[in-house]
Amino acid sequence: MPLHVLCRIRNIGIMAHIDAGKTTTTERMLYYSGYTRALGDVDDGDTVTDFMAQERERGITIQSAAVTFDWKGYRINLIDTPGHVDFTVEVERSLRVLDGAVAVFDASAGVEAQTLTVWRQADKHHIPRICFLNKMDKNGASFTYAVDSIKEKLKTKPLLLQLPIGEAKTFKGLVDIVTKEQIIWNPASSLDDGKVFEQKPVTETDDPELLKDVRDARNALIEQVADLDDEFAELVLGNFSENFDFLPADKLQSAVRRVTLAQKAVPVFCGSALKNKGVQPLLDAVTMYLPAPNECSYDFLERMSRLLLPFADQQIEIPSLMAGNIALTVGLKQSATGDTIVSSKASAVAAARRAGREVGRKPGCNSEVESLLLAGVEIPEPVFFCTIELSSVSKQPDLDNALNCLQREDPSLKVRIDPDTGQTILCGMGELHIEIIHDRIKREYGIETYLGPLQIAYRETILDSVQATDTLDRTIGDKRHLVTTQLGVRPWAGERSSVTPVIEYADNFMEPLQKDIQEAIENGINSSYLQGPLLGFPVQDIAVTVYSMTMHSETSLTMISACVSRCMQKALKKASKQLLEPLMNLEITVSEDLLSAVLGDLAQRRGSIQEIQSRQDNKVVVAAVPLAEMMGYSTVLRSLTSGSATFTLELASYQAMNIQEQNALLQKRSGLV
Ligand SMILES: Nc1nc2c(ncn2[C@@H]2O[C@H](COP(=O)(O)OP(=O)(O)OP(=O)(O)O)[C@@H](O)[C@H]2O)c(=O)[nH]1
Repeated sequence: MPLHVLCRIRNIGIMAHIDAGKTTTTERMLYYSGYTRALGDVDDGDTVTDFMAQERERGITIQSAAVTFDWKGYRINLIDTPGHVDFTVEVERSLRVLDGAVAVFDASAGVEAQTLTVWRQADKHHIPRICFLNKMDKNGASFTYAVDSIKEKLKTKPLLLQLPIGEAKTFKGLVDIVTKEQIIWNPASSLDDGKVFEQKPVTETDDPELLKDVRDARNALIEQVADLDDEFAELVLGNFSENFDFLPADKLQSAVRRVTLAQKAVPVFCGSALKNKGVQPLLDAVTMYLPAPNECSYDFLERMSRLLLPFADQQIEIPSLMAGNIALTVGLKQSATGDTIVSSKASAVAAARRAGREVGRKPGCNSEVESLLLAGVEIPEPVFFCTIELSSVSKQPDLDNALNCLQREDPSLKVRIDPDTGQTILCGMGELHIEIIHDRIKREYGIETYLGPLQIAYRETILDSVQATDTLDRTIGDKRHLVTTQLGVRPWAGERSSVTPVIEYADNFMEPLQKDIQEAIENGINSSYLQGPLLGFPVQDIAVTVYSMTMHSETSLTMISACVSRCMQKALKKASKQLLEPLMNLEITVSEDLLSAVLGDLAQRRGSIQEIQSRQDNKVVVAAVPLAEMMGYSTVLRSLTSGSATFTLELASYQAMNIQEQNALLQKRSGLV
């Protein structure tokens, strides 16, 4: 593709906390660019990007949706991502293919819990960003408050490229700090679609006070950018040090672009998507300050058999795809969400070979393997599970197929079979996540299913070191499989909670250790820790030392694995055991008069309050609460606060349960109470 065409493509994501207004902002972008003729409304359930039935019914984004439109000669490929914490995997998988992002904030709330999460994900993928302070029309909206919260919580340098004219009820437009022009939307009509606005320079005669504010803001911006960009600093000091007023807008714009692409700072814009103000300048900013694909460091060009250009739930088939575009392809048999397909076989083989070579025998020596794997989407561990049942067994193959497809699309959904009961188990990120999957099985695959009660995914660990020995002796046909092994397990206090055990070998263990025998031993270990001895939950934070192994020459690798697995289970059973429960970070936004009711309720839930912040007229309670105490919390909070409070819940860590609670849970599970 010619460079001049590539320069005019923007692949961007739009990301934020739930309800900040991403979908509404996207709808306005589509409308102003001419792709839709009417304004879609989240509250009426007729938006383009929230096309799943569940999204329209609930007014939330669940799946990332891609849309393509043109703006002033630029092609914009835009992905609207979900804000709810249950769907963070969906956000991360879209971030990986983007060149830039627009972070949308509710200007009355500033940085909220989920914004922090997606911001960190964007940091990880080195995505240049611009901020849009939405909802400037809302009661309590405050530009200064939102900017301060970006500075403090996101630890970034906001570059104020606009100032609002008015706030909350009086919000009517904004000033472009770079060009010193004001943009006013028609204040008279609430039905106005925002297409027409007045744009003119701020002048001394019209509004001397505003002009002073704009000059001060522009001077501050120039100083800030000069501090971050040497080329600009030279220009400013050389020619304009006496009076910044004469500094041409295009020079300032180019410098802001450079610092944005280098991720040294983040330009900030404002508006009200719902009231149709500020979206066109935001689109200009996307083209002006976010990178083109050729300014990002990828290296692919490829062709696929069938390619589709996405437009939310509709697609147009295209003959080929060049670097820098986003498109869909269908019919991939092996690929799942999170996979990267490379056109060069050589580079894929080289990466796999490097990964293989790196797998060492010592703990913590898998740095390169990790760096290869971490380039992919990070899939959080599911914290909830429940059984899924069919009314008729004959539908089981259909259900298996549906669950297979859903898992490939959504890697945060895990499906397993209970080894004792044979039941199918769904594991997900939250109540809403599992509910949506249940709903999709019915609507998209036409299968009626019933969910068992939602249960919590606990973990197990051990508290002391133990050793065990086991022998397996079997004759199959004319072959005798005889193997004896001795191994030890101990608690592992590594840096992060991990269910994958650290595996070590005693000095001089079977020197030289053949690769296939090592693999058989490790398969045995890996098949045993997922079913813990207490309640069958994965055992985390353990180290295993394999001390010895003797075997008959005819012993198969499968028998070696089986013997190691049995020996591990024996050792885990012998050790002192501990149940771990998911501890959640909880953030509740509630008005001051309802705070005590919410705190009183939290005290009943083993919650520990970490901080109570003030956010405009609201209080934000930051707490850590065991997940077991949060079942059905949305209903409780709704009735406590007449629906006015909101909350987010995110897995913090797994913590040890105290002995009384552990015993109570064990008794309950064994049917004793
Ligand atoms: N006052 C005001 N409300 C807005 C504005 N933009 C969006 N809203 C409202 O905020 C709510 C959430 O808007 P959405 O556009 O669905 O937000 P979202 O960020 O896409 O939400 P999720 O997809 O669920 O994460 C809706 O009720 C919108 O009508 C705005 O500029 N001002």
